[in-house]
Amino acid sequence: MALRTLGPKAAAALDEELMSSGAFSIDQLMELAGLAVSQAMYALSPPSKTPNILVACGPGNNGGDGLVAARHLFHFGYKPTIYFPKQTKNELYGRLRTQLEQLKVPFTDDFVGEAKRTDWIIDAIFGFSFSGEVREPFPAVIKALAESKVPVLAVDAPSSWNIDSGPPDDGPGKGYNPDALISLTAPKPLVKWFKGRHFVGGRFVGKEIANKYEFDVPPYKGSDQIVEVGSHGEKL
Ligand SMILES: NC(=O)C1=CN([C@@H]2O[C@H](COP(=O)(O)OP(=O)(O)OC[C@H]3O[C@@H](n4cnc5c(N)ncnc54)[C@H](O)[C@@H]3O)[C@@H](O)[C@H]2O)[C@@H](O)CC1
Ligand SMILES: [K+]
Repeated sequence: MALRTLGPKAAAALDEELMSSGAFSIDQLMELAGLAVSQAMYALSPPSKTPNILVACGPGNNGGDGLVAARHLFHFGYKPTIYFPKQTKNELYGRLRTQLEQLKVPFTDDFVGEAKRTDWIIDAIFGFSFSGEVREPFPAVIKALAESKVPVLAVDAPSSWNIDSGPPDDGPGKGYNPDALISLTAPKPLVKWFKGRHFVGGRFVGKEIANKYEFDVPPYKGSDQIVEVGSHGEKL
């Protein structure tokens, strides 16, 4: 039996509820989501084997998860590099950026060049709020992900995939199939088309909320922030 999926509207409503009646701040949720991303990276390949991680961060909360993950990866012993081309005045992202700068984590403008030199890439460009055609400056980045020989871990969704209907038939994301995915809170419907290693993380909801939104809390073990499941969310 596969874990039930959470569509884009339900995922946005859940976020809203967690941050209103749930009394969470966005910082808290993003910190736990980013920590889970960094643990999935460690489970895939430790820093002794693959020290260099290129983290591609988009303009929304998916990108914020990438910035948090990069900080944890640094403390785990990796050498992260950040690509974060579309920075807004959002105060939270400013603080996440400052935290990385103080650790001397480098930022790059050259995603395509850096993507050839790194050991792993984390795709934190778009999550469950992505829709429509990929807009600038991201088409070249998505194309590089689709063509990458370096393995990719996607955060919540392979960027450019439709959250409900999966991989695009054309455009820069055509043929993009990341090696690994970490679904946050619950897998999204697109996992039906996903083929790689799959983790679930974002351990911050109880059974009551999960029942209300009709998804499952995955079987986390001990103090783990992630659990590995099958490509489509089957329990392993
Ligand atoms: N409840 C959870 O599980 C949590 C999820 N978080 C993360 O938050 C993500 C959702 O964040 P957001 O709602 O901020 O949205 P996203 O980060 O998914 O993307 C929204 C941003 O992408 C841009 N965008 C959308 N479509 C585009 C297109 N076609 N071309 C170019 N740009 C486009 C939007 O203008 C916006 O700036 C999740 O996927 C997850 O990664 C965590 O940070 C917090 C808790
Ligand atoms: K993503």
